[in-house]
Amino acid sequence: MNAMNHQSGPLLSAQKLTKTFGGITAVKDISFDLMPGEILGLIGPNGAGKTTCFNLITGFYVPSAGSVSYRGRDVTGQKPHAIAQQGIVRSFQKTNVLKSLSVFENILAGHYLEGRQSLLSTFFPGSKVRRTEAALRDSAADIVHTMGLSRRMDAPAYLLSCGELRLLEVGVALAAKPSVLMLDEPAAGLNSQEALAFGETLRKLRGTRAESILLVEHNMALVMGVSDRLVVMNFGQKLAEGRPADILANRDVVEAYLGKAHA
Ligand SMILES: Nc1ncnc2c1ncn2[C@@H]1O[C@H](COP(=O)(O)OP(=O)(O)OP(=O)(O)O)[C@@H](O)[C@H]1O
Repeated sequence: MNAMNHQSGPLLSAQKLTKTFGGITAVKDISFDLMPGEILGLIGPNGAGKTTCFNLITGFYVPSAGSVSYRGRDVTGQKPHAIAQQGIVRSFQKTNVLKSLSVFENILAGHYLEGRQSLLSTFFPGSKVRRTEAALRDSAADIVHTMGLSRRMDAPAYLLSCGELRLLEVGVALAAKPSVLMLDEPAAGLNSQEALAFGETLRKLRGTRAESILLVEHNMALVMGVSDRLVVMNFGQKLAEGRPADILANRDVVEAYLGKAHA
């Protein structure tokens, strides 16, 4: 994990973020804070703008208006690699796993942000490079263990079950040493039992492998169970914000998900 945050303010702050694509406003005036040590769920119906928010925060999109700050510094419009190097690391809805590589090799490859070395030193490795490589391999093995994949360490990723694959995807993100771990639908395709176990793993990562977690997830049992707070989006805007119990009791939220008849 990157240097711990000693400030009392938010670790990450989105302020009045807006993104338009031609005539479509995907995100409008969205503001929320991610506090140190917090798991924050970002939820909303399909097309609400959640992934666009992720893309704005991580530099894949430049906002049409608004700003993003990290540890009190404005990072709006910075390139994705610059954002990631500061400790804001994301997973994608599409897998970041290379199927022909083993579990260990995938996580080792995920260390590229940290373990960069010159081409010259790769061909003529001195003791420093060898030490770095040994440390990266230790770290990769450690992450395999943390994610509960030790038994599958050397298995090629294509042999993994859906649940194991989801764990590996998070493991690859952990290799980049996140302070803010941003997960986009990390439990997609899991059954309810697997999702429950996945939630337990996420809880263990907070404060050990990542300072805070921002989670987009459609599995309500998981996101309600694991999040300290939730931000609910609908049609690109913030509909509600609060603790899971308050969000579950919010009529606007129920209506957004289930329609007026259920609210
Ligand atoms: N690159 C783009 N160009 C045009 N429209 C886009 C683009 N990206 C997103 N949109 C539109 O913005 C809106 C929000 O999309 P977004 O993917 O952020 O929603 P979401 O909440 O993540 O949805 P889901 O839960 O289905 O993943 C949608 O109407 C989508 O079609």
